[in-house]
Amino acid sequence: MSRLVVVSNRVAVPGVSSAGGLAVALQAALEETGGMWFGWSGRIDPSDSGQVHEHDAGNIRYVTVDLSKRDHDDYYNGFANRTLWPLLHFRVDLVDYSRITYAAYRRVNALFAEKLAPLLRDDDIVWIHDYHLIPMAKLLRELGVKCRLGFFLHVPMPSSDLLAALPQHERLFEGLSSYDLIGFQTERDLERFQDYVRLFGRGRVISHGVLETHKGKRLRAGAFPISIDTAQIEEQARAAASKVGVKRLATSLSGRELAIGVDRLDYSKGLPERFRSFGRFLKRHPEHRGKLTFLQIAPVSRGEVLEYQKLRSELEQLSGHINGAHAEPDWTPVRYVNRNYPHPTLTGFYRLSRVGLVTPLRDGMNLVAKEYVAAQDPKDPGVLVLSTFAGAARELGAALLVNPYDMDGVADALATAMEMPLEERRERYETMMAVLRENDITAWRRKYLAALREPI
Ligand SMILES: O=P(O)(O)OC[C@H]1O[C@H](O[C@H]2O[C@H](CO)[C@@H](O)[C@H](O)[C@H]2O)[C@H](O)[C@@H](O)[C@@H]1O
Ligand SMILES: O=c1ccn([C@@H]2O[C@H](COP(=O)(O)OP(=O)(O)O)[C@@H](O)[C@H]2O)c(=O)[nH]1
Repeated sequence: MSRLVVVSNRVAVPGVSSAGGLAVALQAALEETGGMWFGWSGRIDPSDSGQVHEHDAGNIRYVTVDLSKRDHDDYYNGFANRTLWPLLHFRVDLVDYSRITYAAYRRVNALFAEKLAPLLRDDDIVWIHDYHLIPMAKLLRELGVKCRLGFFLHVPMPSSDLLAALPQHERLFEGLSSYDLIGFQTERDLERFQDYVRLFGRGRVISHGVLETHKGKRLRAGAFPISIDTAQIEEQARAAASKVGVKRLATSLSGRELAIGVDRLDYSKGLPERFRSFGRFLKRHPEHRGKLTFLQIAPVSRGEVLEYQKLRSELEQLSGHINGAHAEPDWTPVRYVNRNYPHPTLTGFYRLSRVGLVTPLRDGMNLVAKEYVAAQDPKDPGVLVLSTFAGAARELGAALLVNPYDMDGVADALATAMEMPLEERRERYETMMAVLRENDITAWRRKYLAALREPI
C-alpha cells in the first residue's frame, strides 16, 4: 500500500490549537491511514524561513517548516489572505494585489517543494490542499517528483470573469494542470472551473471532469464534498452534557432557548448580517423577545490582516448596539465570545441549542453546519438555519435555507425554528443525518484517493 503524504499550509501540530475546518478534517483523515503531514510549522523564525521540524505522534509523521516574518506577512497574510481569499470568495472589492506578495507566494511554494521533494518516494500518493499551494505540483515536477499529485480546493471557485480580474491569473491557474486530479467541494465549483479552463485557460473540457491543456496534458477534476467524523461527533455530543462548561452554559440560560453561531472571525462568514438579522428578529417577532439568546463564538483569525481587524470592531459595536436596544435586567440577547473551544465542548454547546445559525456570504463547505446536525439529540433535535451560499447547503437541503443578505428572511427563519413542531424537526434531522452518515470524513478521503489512484 502506498504512503499518504498530505501537504497543507495549516497543519494541526499536536498541542497547538487553531480553529479551521481544513485542519480538523485532515487530522481525522490521516489518523485512519497514517502517513506524513507536511506544511507550515505555525512558527515565525526571526532569522529566516526554512528550518524543518520532524515529529511523530501515533501513526502520523509531522514535517513542518518555519517561515520568516517577511515570508509570513507577504505569503500568508498577503497573497494568500489578502489576494486569493477575497477573490475566491467573490469579493473582488477586497482584493489587494501586489507583485511583492505574489513573489513571496511563489518563493514559499518553491521552499516547500524543495524541502518536501527529497522526502518523497515514487509510490507515494501526495495530496496537496488549498489556495496557499496552487503552484506546488509544477515546482515538485521540476524537481523530478514522479508520484501521483492531487489537489483539493477547500474554498469556492468563483466565476471565470472574477478569476480573470487577477493579474497573472493565467500563470497561477495554469499551475493546476500539473496535478493528476483537482478536487472541489461542489459540482458548481467544478463547473465554474471548467468554464475558466475553456474561456481563459487555453484548455479543453473533453468530458465532464476530464480536461486537456493546450499542450495536450490530460487531468481529472471532480466534486468531493468534505465532511465530518459523524459517529465521533454524535458520541462526543452525547457525552458532553456532563462537561463543566456545558453545564454552566445550560444553567446560565435560565430556561431560555439558545441560538448558536460558531465561526472564525472572517468576513466570508456573514457575521454583521447575522447580528443584524438577530436584531431584526427581535423587532419582527416580539412574541419571542426574552425567549431566545444568541451565542456567537468567533475565535480571532488572521488577526494581522486589516479587513479582519475592521470586522472585529464592527462586531463589537453591533453586539453592543443590539444589547443596548433590547436587553432586560435579567436577559442579554447577544453573547459574543472571541475564544476558541475544543470539539468536545463545542458539540455540547451545539446540542443545547435550539437553532444553529450558519449564514456565510460564501463558504467552500462549512463543517460547523454538519457538526451542528450530528451533535443533536435525535429525540429533540434543534433546527439548522443555513445559507444557500455554503457548500454544505447542497447536501443539507432539509435545513431552513436562507439568503444571508435577506435579513428579514433570516429573522423569519429564526421564528420558524422557534415554532417548529417536534415531528418536523425530527424529520429534517433524520434526512440530514442519513446524508452525513453515508458521506462522512472517511468516505470523503476514500472517494478522493480512489479517484487519484485511477489512471487517466
Ligand atoms: O488556516 P487559517 O488561515 O487559520 O484558516 C482556517 C481554514 O480556513 C479555510 O477553511 C476551509 O476549509 C473547510 C474544510 O474544507 C471548509 O469547510 C471551509 O468552507 C473553508 O473555508 C481555509 O480554506 C483553510 O485553508 C484554512 O486552514
Ligand atoms: O472555537 C472553535 C471554533 C471552530 N472550531 C472548528 O473549526 C472548524 C471550522 O470549520 P468550517 O469548515 O466551518 O470553517 P473554516 O473555519 O474552515 O472556514 C470546525 O470543525 C469547528 O468545530 C473549533 O474547533 N473551535
